[in-house]
Amino acid sequence: MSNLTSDLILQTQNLAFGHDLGTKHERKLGGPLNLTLSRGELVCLLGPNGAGKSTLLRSLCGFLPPISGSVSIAGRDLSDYSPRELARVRGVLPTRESSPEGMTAGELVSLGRHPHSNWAGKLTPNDQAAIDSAFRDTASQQFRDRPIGELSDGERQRVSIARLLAQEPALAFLDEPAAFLDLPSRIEILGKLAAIARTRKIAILLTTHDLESALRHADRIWLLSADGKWTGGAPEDLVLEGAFAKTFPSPALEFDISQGNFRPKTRSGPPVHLAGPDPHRLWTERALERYGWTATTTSGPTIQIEVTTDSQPTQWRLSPPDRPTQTLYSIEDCLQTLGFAPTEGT
Ligand SMILES: Nc1ncnc2c1ncn2[C@@H]1O[C@H](COP(=O)(O)OP(=O)(O)OP(=O)(O)O)[C@@H](O)[C@H]1O
Repeated sequence: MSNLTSDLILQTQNLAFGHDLGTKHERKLGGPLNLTLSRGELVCLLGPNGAGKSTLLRSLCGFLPPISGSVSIAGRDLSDYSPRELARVRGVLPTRESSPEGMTAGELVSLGRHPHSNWAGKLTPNDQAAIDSAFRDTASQQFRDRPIGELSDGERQRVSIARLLAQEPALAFLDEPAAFLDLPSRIEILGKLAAIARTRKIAILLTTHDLESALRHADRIWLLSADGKWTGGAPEDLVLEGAFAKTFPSPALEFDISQGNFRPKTRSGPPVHLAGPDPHRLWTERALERYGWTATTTSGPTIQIEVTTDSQPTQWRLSPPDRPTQTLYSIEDCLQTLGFAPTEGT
């Protein structure tokens, strides 16, 4: 990842952000923060609901004035930019982009060129090339002639991202770009944005609740906790430092460092001696955890489950203490035998 000083595109100086509630009242959500964004990197901003992620994003965009401190883009204070100058350097995708009735995807993406076009608004070959490459990078060519109103939420989101890319900003802010996408598309879109950040040398900051995709694709993660505390770093460093558990405290869940996700905390059941090869062992462990049981590798006078994948179909050999071993053929059967899952159709 390129992180040369010359790549630095956004910088904050003691930025405190929040909302002006009028008559000299304000709701400060966080800060003072000294943040940086560099060209070529994808940074994901995560935090609990209401922590202030969108508010911070809006402050960095220049939509909300700082409570104190400042934001500069390419070394120049945001307040020194005219709206047109700002539109040339930074692009924004709000959570839900509205577009005029009947507008086609092609027309919406063309709007991205608006900050660069002349007074007549005529598209040059250069503009056309930027539009074509935005459609290509977001794999949304097939929607080009279709009215936006007829597209699904996910399809519309791809087109909106194309509109943002057609603008060719040095810095892009996206508020929950994956919110309407299906599961594979969520992971895919973040991967695509990471690749776009690198190849186009733009800095991308986005908010998301999708921890898995952020851990997989972000160059850096910024965490904002409910009390306004900011923590940032490489995703893997934050996992190892226990930063996710601190940012998302929960009486019911704990952060699993080895898996990079949250899992139920309560362990009300007895330990189960679980043996066998992964991934079958791992998913059996996950199923037991759902009911508060802990898988262990130390044997003792307890329930034993041995998973065998040598023969087909896979076998779960369940040995409760003082009872004969039963051979079962699915995790669901194990759970039913242990008295957890209802039988199919009941
Ligand atoms: N215009 C506003 N005026 C005053 N307070 C606001 C305004 N907009 C949002 N807030 C408050 O600011 C806080 C942070 O809101 P924000 O939308 O930034 O949180 P968020 O972290 O993006 O949340 P979520 O994950 O739910 O989208 C919330 O308590 C919210 O009620």
